[in-house]
Amino acid sequence: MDDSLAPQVRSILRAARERDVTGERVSVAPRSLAAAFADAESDGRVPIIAEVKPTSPTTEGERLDDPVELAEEMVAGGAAALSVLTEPEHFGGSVENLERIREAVDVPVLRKDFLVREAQLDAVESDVVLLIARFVGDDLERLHEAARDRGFQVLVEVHDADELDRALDVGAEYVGINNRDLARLEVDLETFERVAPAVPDDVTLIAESGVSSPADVRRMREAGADGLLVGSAIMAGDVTENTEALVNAEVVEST
Ligand SMILES: O=C(O)c1ccccc1NCC(=O)[C@H](O)[C@H](O)COP(=O)(O)O
Repeated sequence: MDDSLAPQVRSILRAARERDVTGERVSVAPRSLAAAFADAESDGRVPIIAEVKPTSPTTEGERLDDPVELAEEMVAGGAAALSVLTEPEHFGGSVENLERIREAVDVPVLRKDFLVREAQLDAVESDVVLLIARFVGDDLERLHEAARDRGFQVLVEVHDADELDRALDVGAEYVGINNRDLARLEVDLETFERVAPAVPDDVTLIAESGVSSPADVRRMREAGADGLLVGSAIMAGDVTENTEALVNAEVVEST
């Protein structure tokens, strides 16, 4: 176990390693995340992946609303795609939530979890899966290939230049730069600004974590984000209004 990780993150990783999965190998026909981003751009929406995140180690309390209703409200607010937590112990998520949400909406759905073993890919179908470079270590290439073989689009999450190099080495088409430091759990939007310039243009680049206002959205877009993944700021209060505010961050008010 990596001792530099925050205790909460070590606990997440321990739980991920212990989580058993049984089930058939999945084969998915994914909804294209790149096409969903292009659709959003073509009608003036910032491509936002809105996250159904009932709770987290850095959130007080838990949002107990029906996750399907929350997801539908996010789509009504203009979200290009959704991210659904399936991690049960620290985030209040479940694979059942993801299954129900994916059935209820038409947009691509990212499975947000802390996958460390190939069998865990088969727990549920989604359009995109997340692989966190720091968590999977030397298994990144093998897991990336295993996910692609099943039909998933893969979002490889990185936090620094070395992890970005590893993501590009395995041929990642979607890269997420996480502004949350997993060692201290602090969020700093400069992380994205520092790492993004080295990302090639043909990679779809996503800014993750810590985006809380339209000004933050504009800041990440100016630094090169094709899309943004936003959880806490959308989950706090009216999720449709919160999503709308971020999606319309680049709409210029006419006087
Ligand atoms: O969100 C947390 O508290 C957290 C703690 C430890 C590891 C991961 C964590 N979050 C996972 C995520 O990637 C975020 O849910 C996602 O990027 C959205 O972030 P935010 O918009 O800041 O809620």
